[in-house]
Amino acid sequence: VIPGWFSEISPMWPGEAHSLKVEKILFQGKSDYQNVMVFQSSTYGKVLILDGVIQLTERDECAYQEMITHLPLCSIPNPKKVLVIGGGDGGVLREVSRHSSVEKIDICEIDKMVVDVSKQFFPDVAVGFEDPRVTLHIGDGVAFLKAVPEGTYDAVIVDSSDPIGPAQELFEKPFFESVAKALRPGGVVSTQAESIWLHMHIIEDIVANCRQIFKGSVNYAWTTVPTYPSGVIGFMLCSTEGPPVDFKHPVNPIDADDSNCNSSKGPLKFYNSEGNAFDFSSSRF
Ligand SMILES: NCCCN[C@H]1CC[C@H](N)CC1
Repeated sequence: VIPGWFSEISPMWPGEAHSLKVEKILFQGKSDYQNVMVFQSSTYGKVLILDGVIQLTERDECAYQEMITHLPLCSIPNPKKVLVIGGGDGGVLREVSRHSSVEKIDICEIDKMVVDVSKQFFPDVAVGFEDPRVTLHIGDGVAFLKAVPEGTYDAVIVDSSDPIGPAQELFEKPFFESVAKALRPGGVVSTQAESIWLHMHIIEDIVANCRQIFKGSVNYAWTTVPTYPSGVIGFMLCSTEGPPVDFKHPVNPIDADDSNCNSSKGPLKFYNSEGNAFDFSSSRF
């Protein structure tokens, strides 16, 4: 290990490790579930680490939070009830709250320390918790979903860490079945679905499970996040049987000028209403 540098060494990506230069360690703690660390990096802003794995950096978190949220929410007309599993840093909540049609946002995060640390060190990410439509449940997402009445949600977003540790069950078939039950007909789910360069076997298993469970459409999308292993992260985008869902052509574009869209959350940085990222033709670049 190089002094003054953090290296993301893990058996989940053997033989490689992304490193970030550390200016100052800001927090170190151990919750009931995992080790939590925050440090100021030299070039990516503040960084959140769980059990030695990079969860987000201030510089590139927008790419992940915006894509995992707007790909599903822009694919169905007028989403009203949304559930977030995981996502304790609040970034997905910030993005969900840009959608004026949404009336209710439930979030179930297992580790309260992640919420508290994000509010203290990442206020521009944790701003999502301030939206009055948000109800925070601290608990296990698997148990939460078992208790949800059938057809409750228009969309479920599973913003998880990796399948080693607290999030392991969120990658298994029974969990996907409980998500399908909690969605209305034609409802959509997006989940954190790892890297095509590192985890093809995990992705193949997830896609096979989703094809059995979600009788609408089953898609895999990806985006670039330089501080995630291999620089790319993917998402499962699935819909239950019902009104067809086309994830490639938004039916519910975000109006980037919508007052609700930008107010306390700051402007969209990565995704745009054409469902692309980094459209340099738009006025914002
Ligand atoms: N909301 C924070 C994102 C959590 N997702 C990450 C995806 C890549 C993983 N190696 C670590 C968690």
